Amino acid sequence: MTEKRPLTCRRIVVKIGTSSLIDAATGQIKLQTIDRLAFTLAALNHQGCDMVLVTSGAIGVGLTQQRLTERPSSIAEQQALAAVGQCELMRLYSQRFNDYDAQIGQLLLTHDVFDYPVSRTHVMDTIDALLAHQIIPVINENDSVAVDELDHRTTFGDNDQLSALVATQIGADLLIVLSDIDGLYDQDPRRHADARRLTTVHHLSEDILAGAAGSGSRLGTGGMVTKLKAAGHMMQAGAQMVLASGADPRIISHIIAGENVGTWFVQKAEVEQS
Ligand SMILES: Nc1ncnc2c1ncn2[C@@H]1O[C@H](COP(=O)(O)OP(=O)(O)O)[C@@H](O)[C@H]1O
Ligand SMILES: N[C@@H](CCC(=O)OP(=O)(O)O)C(=O)O
Repeated sequence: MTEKRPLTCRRIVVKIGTSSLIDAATGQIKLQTIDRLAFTLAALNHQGCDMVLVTSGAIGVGLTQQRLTERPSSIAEQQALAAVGQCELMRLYSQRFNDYDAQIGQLLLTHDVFDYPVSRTHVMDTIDALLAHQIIPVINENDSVAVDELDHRTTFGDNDQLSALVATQIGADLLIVLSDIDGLYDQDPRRHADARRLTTVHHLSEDILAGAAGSGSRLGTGGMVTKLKAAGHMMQAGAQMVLASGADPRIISHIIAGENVGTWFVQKAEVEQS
């Protein structure tokens, strides 16, 4: 069934998680996924949509590069791994986007950028300038720099919330979160075989929050908890979020066409207006 929803292709943020980019069992980078993501974002960019990509994967790609199966425990080792992985991640994106005649620009952000109005304004201006030149901003947390400090918060901790923050700050209409799961379920499907996918969420009820658990894979971090926080942030700002499977990023075109895939987080009023 295809249910049309009110959508315009104006400014869209796409976030892709580590679990969609790297095979947790083999540690292999999913090159076809990166290729299809670049193909889809480039095509939408050519159609005139402002597309922004928030990508995880620096640490996961770093692990693969260094042939490690577990994250090292020390912060310095993890940050070193992110430094290595981020380079390779961007090399892969750069190559693939280039194949589809699209240009990208990298931004590595820390939380304090948003705490200080001057730095926030500069980053937003940079994103606007890139978009004005039809260049796709590719954003990740600056993992090699961000650490938790008592009086100076620099970490987001997860890219779900980073993507929602970026999306609301740049006035995006839609945030698309691509994950290793095809939507929000009433309970964690990895633990409950009878879990049911929810197609639309208008309000983050206690039942929904109670059914959200942490990451189900070796590589993912926030699980559903941080995705719901991101959804809450988007709905509060009057914007929409869709959580969908990142197995084939060409799904983005179906989402933008308003098809009934994944889970849509949208305030009720917006649906009724359509
Ligand atoms: N209620 C729920 N519905 C769907 N997935 C859930 C739920 N609760 C927990 N999860 C888990 O969240 C995982 C996705 O989060 P995560 O592993 O952090 O992925 P990503 O790397 O894409 O951010 C799913 O694979 C699933 O195991
Ligand atoms: N910034 C980190 C990813 C953090 C994160 O939120 O990861 P994920 O849960 O896979 O989206 C990295 O690039 O490895």
